[in-house]
Amino acid sequence: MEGKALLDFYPEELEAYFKARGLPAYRAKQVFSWLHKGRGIDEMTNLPKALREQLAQGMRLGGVRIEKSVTSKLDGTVKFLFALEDDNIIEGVLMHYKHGDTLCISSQVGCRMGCAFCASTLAGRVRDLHAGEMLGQVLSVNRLLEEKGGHISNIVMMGSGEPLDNYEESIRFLRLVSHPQGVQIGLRHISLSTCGLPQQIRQLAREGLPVTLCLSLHAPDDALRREIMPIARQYGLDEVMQAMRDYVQATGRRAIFEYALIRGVNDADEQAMRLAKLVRGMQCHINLIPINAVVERNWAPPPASRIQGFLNVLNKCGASATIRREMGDDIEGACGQLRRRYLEREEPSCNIQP
Ligand SMILES: C[S@@+](CC[C@H](N)C(=O)[O-])C[C@H]1O[C@@H](n2cnc3c(N)ncnc32)[C@H](O)[C@@H]1O
Ligand code: SF4
Repeated sequence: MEGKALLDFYPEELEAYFKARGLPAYRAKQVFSWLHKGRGIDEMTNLPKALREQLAQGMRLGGVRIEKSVTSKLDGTVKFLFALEDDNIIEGVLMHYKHGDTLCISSQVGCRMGCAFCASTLAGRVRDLHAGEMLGQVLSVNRLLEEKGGHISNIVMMGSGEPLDNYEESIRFLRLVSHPQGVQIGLRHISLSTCGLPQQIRQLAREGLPVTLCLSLHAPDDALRREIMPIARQYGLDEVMQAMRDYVQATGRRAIFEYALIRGVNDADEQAMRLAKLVRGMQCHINLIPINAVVERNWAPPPASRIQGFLNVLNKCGASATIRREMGDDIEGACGQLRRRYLEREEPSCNIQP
């Protein structure tokens, strides 16, 4: 998908586009507002028909279409398959929490980072998403929720892709989704998760966007991290952790460390002690996630007693940590799995609603 589409534009860019075509600027404001309500050009009822036709002919919308959704019978978590305008497929997940509805979005089609436990990377990176395609995931699900009187209150950039490997579009997305004239989701309600790219982490700290930064850590030392996350061969823990400290200092936001527990690989007491030491003195929290088994890799989560044991050691060592509740366990919870099944034309294991 070459070039910008309507959903990629800031209001001032839309205005410039309208002016260049001799159209009134206030129409651009109306269009931006409709777009952020998840509406297509033919639904912008306060625009003259001729203008709608002109827009439809001249520009792509650049969003996503909900291709399928699968609802968990356990907790109502909804997994979405979104189709892009070039027919690529990406995933998103809607989770219902006490504090509101959280949408997990994708930032790339696939991923090139090659983490050994992640289904998103098995076929590499196909392409980066445009900001409008990230925004489109939010707007299409928000529209569904609004029809039932709800709305998305939080976003996590934890679907497929590495958001900091698609830096410019991820930043544009953050500015668009929090824009006061748009869907207006507060930056403090948005988390961005990264495998750890130090230069981009420092750059993000300078953007003035107070999002919560999550680092996928998964190992307490360089040797193990290099084995399971190829990016660690490029950037050691010293450098990544320093970038995280800089981020906390610049933004005042608490850092989050994600640690997916893999039986017999990173779940020993001694590793919990090293993890606690690694984050000592930092304003942060550790999320322990029992790994979603990926059959291709032959890895499984530890038993519940080991997970609790690991947590106890962390807490004893003074680290703030919790076990993250598993959401939508019955619907191919692991990132990238539903998409892979869909692309392989296998039937997912539970109800699919078109
Ligand atoms: C899919 S990644 C996307 C964001 C970013 N690329 C990153 O690595 O943080 C989001 C989170 O899912 C985790 N993840 C990937 N595969 C997983 C699995 N099989 N089980 C548990 N967590 C997994 C990643 O480690 C990361 O913490
Ligand atoms: S965990 Fe993140 S960085 Fe690693 S392969 Fe998956 S999406 Fe990419």
